[in-house]
Amino acid sequence: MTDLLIKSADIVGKGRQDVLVRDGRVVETGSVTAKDAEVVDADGLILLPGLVDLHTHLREPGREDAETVRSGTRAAAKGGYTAVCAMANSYPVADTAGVVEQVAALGKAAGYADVQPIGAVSVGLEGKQLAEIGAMAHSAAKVRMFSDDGHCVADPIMMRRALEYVKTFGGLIAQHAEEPRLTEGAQMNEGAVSAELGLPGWPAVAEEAIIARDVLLAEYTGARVHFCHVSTARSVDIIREAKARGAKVTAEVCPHHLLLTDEAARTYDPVYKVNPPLRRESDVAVLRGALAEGVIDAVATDHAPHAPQDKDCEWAAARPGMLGLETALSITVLALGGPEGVDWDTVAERTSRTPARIAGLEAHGRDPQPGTEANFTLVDPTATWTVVPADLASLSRNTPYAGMVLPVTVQATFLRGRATVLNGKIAEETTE
Ligand SMILES: NC(=O)N[C@@H](CC(=O)O)C(=O)O
Ligand SMILES: [Zn+2]
Ligand SMILES: [Zn+2]
Repeated sequence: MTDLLIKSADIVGKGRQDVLVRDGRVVETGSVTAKDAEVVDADGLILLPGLVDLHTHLREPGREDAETVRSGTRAAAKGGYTAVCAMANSYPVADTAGVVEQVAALGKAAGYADVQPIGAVSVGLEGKQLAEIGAMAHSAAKVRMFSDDGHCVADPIMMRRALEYVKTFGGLIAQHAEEPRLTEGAQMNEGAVSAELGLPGWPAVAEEAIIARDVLLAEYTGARVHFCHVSTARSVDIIREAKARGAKVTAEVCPHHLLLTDEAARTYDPVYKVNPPLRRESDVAVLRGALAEGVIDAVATDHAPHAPQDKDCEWAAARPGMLGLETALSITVLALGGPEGVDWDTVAERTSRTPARIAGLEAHGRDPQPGTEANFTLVDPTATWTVVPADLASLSRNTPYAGMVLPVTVQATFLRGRATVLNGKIAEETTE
């Protein structure tokens, strides 16, 4: 592979520098001249460590009509991601070493982003029997994070046992916090809008009650819990207090919960149906503040592609979930102050460095320094773009941002020095 020279990038915290990459790793930064290197002009562009998604639904195996590992990682690269954690709610469920190894292998073969499988906590996500957590941890996929996402690990003894188990090898449980008895039949956030529309409500307390319980279980067992898609102001309070006491808890927020509210349900357009549901304006404001502050550790997409027949139907019959990978960076920048006001170091922290640390992806979330893997994203902070569903790399079209003009474009994404995206276009050849 020829050397890569990224010229005059604005490197967060360091100012304008060149970055020379050889065999997938940074060899020199500063003012660099190199002959025979492929030069990428990054004048006016910000270089971020490649984005890391803690929460992606790739739908393979089982729902390749909605997304595949290849199409999902192409969407990831387009969004500036170099690594994604693949959720376990596939068909079959990723509850065995065989399935997680298959997902990891498909990611490697596609070559667009590193795919770190998440293992299921319980067999079939059914919450009855622990999955083969040890076998997945010791498999070639080296699973560290386990989640029944799509479902809550509602049974407290199941949660306790899972925490005790993952603690033995430094793993963690990513909890989809939803007390199922409080959300039976729920269609949207429980509040004034659901009352007006006559749709059954999903109360904030269904999330908060599980977060409160699991904070206590994390403290009691000394194990790590990560909270998926935190969506309410009160959840933020509970997490803030837990962290102040030293509990080993981390939390993510999704872009849609940083921008949209339950008012969108008035359209009855199922593109806005998501779990947990879109909340109130006041929740959005608190989530934004908590992300800026770091009480919420990371932005995670919860990229949830759905086939047309699962979305283009009446609200109650539609599956919950929305696309996220290709729009996450733009929405994060909007939520953190817009392209003018945003602090790019905070963006790097919440979208790359911290999620890489939570997932244990040591080669990701690194700023360029001699020796580090060249997993980077080049961003144009002054450009804007219009979201056109048909142009998305995802196989699915369920984006809630169709037609919106968003700030910030991803100009290039490098995975171990190889461009997976260049000049805003996905590379068609990705062999390393
Ligand atoms: N977020 C969603 O609304 N849907 C997710 C499941 C989940 O993240 O809980 C999905 O798999 O479609
Ligand atoms: Zn979930
Ligand atoms: Zn999810």
